[in-house]
Amino acid sequence: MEVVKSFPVMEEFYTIQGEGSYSGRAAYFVRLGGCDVGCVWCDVKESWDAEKHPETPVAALLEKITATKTDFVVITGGEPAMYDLSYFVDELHKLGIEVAIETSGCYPLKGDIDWYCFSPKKFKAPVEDAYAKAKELKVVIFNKSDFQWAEDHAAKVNDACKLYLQPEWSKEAKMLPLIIDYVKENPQWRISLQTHKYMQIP
Ligand SMILES: C[S@@+](CC[C@H](N)C(=O)[O-])C[C@H]1O[C@@H](n2cnc3c(N)ncnc32)[C@H](O)[C@@H]1O
Ligand SMILES: Nc1nc2[nH]cc(C(=O)O)c2c(=O)[nH]1
Ligand code: SF4
Ligand SMILES: [Mg+2]
Repeated sequence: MEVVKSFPVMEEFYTIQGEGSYSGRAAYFVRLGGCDVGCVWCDVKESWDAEKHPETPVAALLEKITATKTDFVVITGGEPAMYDLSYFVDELHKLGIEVAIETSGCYPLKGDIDWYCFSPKKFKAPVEDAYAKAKELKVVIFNKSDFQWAEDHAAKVNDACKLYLQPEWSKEAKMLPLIIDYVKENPQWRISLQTHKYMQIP
């Protein structure tokens, strides 16, 4: 099998994980280009066309990552599960670095990822693999119907999976009060906010 040793990389940055279970933890983000899911409210549409982003060797990524003090890499996109991440993740593990993925779950994961954040989308159906692998289910709430939609997905994930509702950024003023009420009534869910946007960091 072909070993994938480079990816189209849109950007990389050392920051604070803003969302979900690891919110608040220092993390080195690698954003891969390419996504065919087409979310109307996607906050990084510039990532969609893989060809707009330079093919970057894993060796070059590792060099920049190890120049920081990080012990945690988040692979995001675009849709990072479109790519075989095995080699990149194995090399990170050799360095003692934990690896998380942010994914829509639309592709079967290739790579020994430590933390699988599954954020399903109405615009393209996830694969079955996502429900088994998910360590956290993070559903973006854009309108009222998304609460029931979130429950439909929660019913399918594994028992250990943590459940998060995250307001769509532009709808936050309207949806956050509803999310707060919902979580008070359904305490198996937690709220995830895009805290990096408040902190005005990448
Ligand atoms: C840009 S996506 C990239 C990774 C992958 N394609 C996915 O959707 O999970 C990273 C995270 O941001 C969330 N997200 C994207 N646009 C958002 C928005 N406008 N408001 C809130 N969350 C958003 C996604 O649901 C996902 O959890
Ligand atoms: N700080 C920060 N945290 C994040 N968590 C998920 C992000 C993503 O775009 O995948 C993201 C991001 O873009 N920045
Ligand atoms: S799946 Fe992720 S990157 Fe792709 S359009 Fe949706 S939010 Fe954006
Ligand atoms: Mg983001």
